[in-house]
Amino acid sequence: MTALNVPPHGGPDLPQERRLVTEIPGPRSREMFARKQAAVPPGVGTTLPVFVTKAGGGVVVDADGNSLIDFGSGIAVTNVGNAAPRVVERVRKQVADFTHTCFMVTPYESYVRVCETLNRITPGDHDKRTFLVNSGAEAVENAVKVARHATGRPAVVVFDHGYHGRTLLTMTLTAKNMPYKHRFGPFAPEVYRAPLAYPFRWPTGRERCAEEAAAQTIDMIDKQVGAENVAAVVIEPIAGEGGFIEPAPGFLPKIAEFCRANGIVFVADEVQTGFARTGHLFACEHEGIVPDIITTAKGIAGGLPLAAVTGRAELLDAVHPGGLGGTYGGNPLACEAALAVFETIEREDLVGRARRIGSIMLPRLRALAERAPAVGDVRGRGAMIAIELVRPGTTEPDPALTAQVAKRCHAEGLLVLTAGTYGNVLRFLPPLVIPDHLLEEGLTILEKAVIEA
Ligand SMILES: Cc1ncc(COP(=O)(O)O)c(CNCCCC(=O)O)c1O
Repeated sequence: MTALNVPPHGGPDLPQERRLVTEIPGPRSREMFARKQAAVPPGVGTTLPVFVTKAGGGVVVDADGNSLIDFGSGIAVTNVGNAAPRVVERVRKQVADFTHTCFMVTPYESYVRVCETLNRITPGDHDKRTFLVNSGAEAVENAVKVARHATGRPAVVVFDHGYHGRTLLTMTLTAKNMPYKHRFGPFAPEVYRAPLAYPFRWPTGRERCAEEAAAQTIDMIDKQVGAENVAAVVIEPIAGEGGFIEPAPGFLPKIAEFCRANGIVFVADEVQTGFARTGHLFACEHEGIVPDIITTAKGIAGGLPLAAVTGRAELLDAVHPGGLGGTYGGNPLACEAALAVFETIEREDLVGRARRIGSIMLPRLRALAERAPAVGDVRGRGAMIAIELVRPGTTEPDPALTAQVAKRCHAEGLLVLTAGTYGNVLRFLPPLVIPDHLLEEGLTILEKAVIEA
């Protein structure tokens, strides 16, 4: 058990309990949702229309006074907990000193400290550089810019089930059409898609998945693109929005080796997997992958908008002065939050905490799969866990059942998210500071929802 020696997250007055005082969503949330519908386009979706007033540890509290168990972390963002004490403390001081200068105009030390830390803690002991942007998509866009600039090559290779953002290039890199790409084209040129080593769905079975998927990827590159034309391969060490797919063991090393042998920049997109989420500081560490560039965001700053591009110095330094930037990149509040996150991860051993969460969740979900044949696959690492729901006895995705189970969980005060190319994955991303009793209670709610669905 990894002890947590910080005050209860979200402040001392935030009880770590599930408490339902109305139906979910309650009347105040329903009223606010009506206003949201009148003011915000429906294109901005809502997983659970409860309007949050406070959050911390393993709970979110809504406008009706309900306290819900959080298995979402705002989509893998509040790894250190919502309103984490050290984040609050640093941001509170910073906001009273200065809120923005634009680092390209007049710099400030916290930006440099964040970059120094990322250069040190990301995989690999080579000379690195980091620059800061605002979102995961912006980080991925910039990783591709740097790779193209450094190599002088145009092509980018991505994978089935990949997700990289909602900007034009990152939409192009993303696999799933609906809702991310539909009617937003034409898309960016010179992007090529390869098969992902998806063990649960590999046609010839798990054993041959890594070797065959790598061989097909390399063959696609050789025949359709030409390795000498490829600037970068962009891949998530665990596919996030695509359904928490751990590539078959050995696949990532084979792809990384091919990149190395052909002067292709290997970009690890760790926007969702980074910062202790998977039981390593970065998911690349699981198979000893040292990426040429790593993109990070989400868990980096405890909820403040921040993202980073960290990579080999020779690649990033090759860009001409002024070639990288943006108004808000590395905002001082977000940088202070990031420094608080780095400290919290280390001081609270949140890597160990993520492993403990996985050690609690995986056995219970595997036992559930024994009882419920609709649970086709249980997978994930650390506190990035998922179940894939199928028609019993088949691998046929069951998105309707998935939505039904999620709805039941929500009604019982457990905030869960879905994912997957086929919409049939329930994913679990609890804050790494969630107390064990809430984790266990959430699992009980989930098990009941699956069994009774
Ligand atoms: C691996 C990976 N790369 C890039 C991104 C993009 O990060 P941004 O900060 O959302 O731009 C993500 C964001 N994933 C959540 C998207 C939520 C939604 O928009 O519906 C990711 O997971």
